Amino acid sequence: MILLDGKKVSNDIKNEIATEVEKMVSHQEKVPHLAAIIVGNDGASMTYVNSKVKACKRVGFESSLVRLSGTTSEMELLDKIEELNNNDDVDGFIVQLPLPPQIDTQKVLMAVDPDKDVDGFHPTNFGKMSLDMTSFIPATPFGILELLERYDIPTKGKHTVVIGRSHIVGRPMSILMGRSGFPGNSTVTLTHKYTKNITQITSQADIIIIAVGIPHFLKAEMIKDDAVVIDVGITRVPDDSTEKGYKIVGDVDFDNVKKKASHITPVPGGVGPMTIAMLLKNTLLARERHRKREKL
Ligand SMILES: Nc1nc(=O)c2c([nH]1)NC[C@@H]1CN(c3ccc(C(=O)N[C@@H](CCC(=O)O)C(=O)O)cc3)C=[N+]21
Repeated sequence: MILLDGKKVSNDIKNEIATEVEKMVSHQEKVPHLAAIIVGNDGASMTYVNSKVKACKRVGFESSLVRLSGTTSEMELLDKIEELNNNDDVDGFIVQLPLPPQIDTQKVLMAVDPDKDVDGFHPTNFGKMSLDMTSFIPATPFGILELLERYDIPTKGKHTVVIGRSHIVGRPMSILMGRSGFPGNSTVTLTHKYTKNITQITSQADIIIIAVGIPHFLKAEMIKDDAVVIDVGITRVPDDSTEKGYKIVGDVDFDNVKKKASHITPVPGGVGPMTIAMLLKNTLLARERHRKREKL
């Protein structure tokens, strides 16, 4: 079994990005600037946003964090987005999800300028991705492609089963794995909570990508020998024996599945760190397009 070490690969990517930033600095060019808007103070969301800010520092990006209270109105948030859209110093920004219930997420994501949408959540980017046009690819799926590529995992003609159809992970992943090129050219099955007999499907998969948020959902009995298993789950469960009082568990019954899989991502240290690295990568791409005044 080969562990797909997202932590290591994300460090490699961050080093590559840092080298690019050093070149920009030596040419006296503006460095990439990533902004993040966070509404409310959900613990997990704060952790992610803070690690994004930290990652920016690490590679030499400029970053800014816009913190809005949990009672912020949709209009106030839309105003803030408009401000970032018009701020020429900001190359890319994200609106951290989930948003509080008084805010219509779809409306908010539609308000982000597609040329600054480094999350790749705007319908324009999603549509372009689906049509093989240049676009921002959502960071988590982008990170999974990068892991498959850097570990030389064959995808052509393979059967990829995606579990979970979220707009952020499962749905885009199913599209990306079926596109032409590498990693791609896969035969894709997208499954979800109404899928009948899921084991019958997963046991035929060469590659399984699971993003359902249910700890230990994928059991060893559900996969065939030598399957590649990508675990996108990140559920926090209380654990007093840890310093933070919780531990993070994936969607895969790791201890048993690892005995059967050819490759597997750990949680933590798998897909999560890749997500952050690819957000930085998207911001670097945004800066380059911005500098050349290229529109998507
Ligand atoms: N607009 C928006 N864009 C996102 O990309 C986005 C979002 N909203 N909302 C929440 C999810 C989740 N997400 C993660 C990022 C990093 C880790 C990560 O680094 N995880 C570490 C552990 C981190 C920990 O200790 O909690 C690991 O798996 O090793 C996890 C999850 C980005 N998301």
